[in-house]
Amino acid sequence: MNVQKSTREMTRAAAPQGSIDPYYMPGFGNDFETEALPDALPQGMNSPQRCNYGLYGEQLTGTAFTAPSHQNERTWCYRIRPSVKHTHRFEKIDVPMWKSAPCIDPDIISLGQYRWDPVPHTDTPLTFVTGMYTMTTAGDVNTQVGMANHIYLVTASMEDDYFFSADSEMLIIPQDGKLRFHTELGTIDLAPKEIAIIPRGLVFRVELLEGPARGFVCENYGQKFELPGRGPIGANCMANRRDFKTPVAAFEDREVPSTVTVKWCGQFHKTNIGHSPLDVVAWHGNYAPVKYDLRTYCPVGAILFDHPDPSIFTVLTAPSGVPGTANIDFALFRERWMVAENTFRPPWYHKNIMSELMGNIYGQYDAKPEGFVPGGMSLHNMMLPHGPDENAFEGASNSDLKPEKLDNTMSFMIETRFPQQLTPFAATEAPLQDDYIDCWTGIHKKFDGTPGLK
Ligand SMILES: O=C(O)Cc1cc(O)ccc1O
Ligand SMILES: [Fe+2]
Repeated sequence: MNVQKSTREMTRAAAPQGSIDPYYMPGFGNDFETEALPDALPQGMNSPQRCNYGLYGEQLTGTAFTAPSHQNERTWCYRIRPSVKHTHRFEKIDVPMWKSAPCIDPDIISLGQYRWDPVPHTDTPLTFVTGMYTMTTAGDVNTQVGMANHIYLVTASMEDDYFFSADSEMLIIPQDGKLRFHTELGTIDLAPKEIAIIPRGLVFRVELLEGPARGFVCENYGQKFELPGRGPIGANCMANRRDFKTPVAAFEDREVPSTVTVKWCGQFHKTNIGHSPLDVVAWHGNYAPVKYDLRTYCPVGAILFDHPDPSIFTVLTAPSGVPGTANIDFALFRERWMVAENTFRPPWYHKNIMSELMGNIYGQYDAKPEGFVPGGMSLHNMMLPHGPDENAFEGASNSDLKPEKLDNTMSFMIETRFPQQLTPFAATEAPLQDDYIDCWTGIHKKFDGTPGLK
């Protein structure tokens, strides 16, 4: 395993020590304020005639000005140069493996149950941008509807190369290796069993801390991820707001030839500048990157009988405008106790109007004890039946139903109301398991017209 040292630090606020990590602020969607230099943040107003340190004030909006106030998100940045100095005179570039919806190839059959082994690591130098391999797309990036699912393979740091996506917020789910996201609003370290959300429009670069790194990215073209309503579950459990962490302000005052790449309407564009665009010295607001430790997710489930719908495990949901019908639900199947009596405990057989993409972060998934391995993915598209494989069915139908700890398991599901289209990479180059559907071949007829448990 190749271990790289951090190449450079950003200047960030000194903070008191204790059990609270001084480099992150807790809360989901909070209104934060943070400064890397004392008195850099104006108080009581946003636009003083002149800002301290000669900083430029700038607003970044994540919702329309007039979005309802409980959804309204924006952040005020106080920076060394305004962003307009970072992004101008673009040229189009190719980022060949990163696709956007609609990406429909008439020769590819997306209708089916599909499963992939992990896309292997590579020796080719790939950054978080050039190493983005799209597996599926749904909806339309131009109308801000739908999403795309990617695998990233990272073997190289972005040194003086910066990136932002105007198309999407990015949900990042590492599976192997460690990454450091240097963003305009601060620094996020990310390892497996954690996730991060980088908001639309936020500039960042990704440093490889421990590699090679592999993981999953869900690019959300639509309304932002939020926490699901808990309904009668009440004020606690599932994902708790305080476990989401937003970085404190950190900046680079660095004058070297640099590039900024922008993803905009599914195309990539590059501009050359002479300095780092990560120059926000202080900021306040509620539009910010966030990380979350999946080990803090408190699962709620069946404590007497039956198997609830997987929506019980929703960590984040991105609404589509139709109530209860998400553009994207992100659900987590993590370690938990199985205690249900007289119950078939794994997922039941089903056919779902939503399309389900799954990824394995580590361990074994109860409906698929074999074949669905860490780093691997599966797709059960809109209205495509699926469920436990033969072994899982026979095992769960005949097991002694004592309380059992499902340990060594962490998989996730990206569920969307839109059908997912396979990219050419997913259909032909990625390690697709041709024999996946054979996992149901041995399921046989037990019915013989006579009553009784068979
Ligand atoms: O297909 C899957 O394995 C995901 C899933 C899990 C579950 O517990 C119920 C329904 C469902 O789609
Ligand atoms: Fe399913």
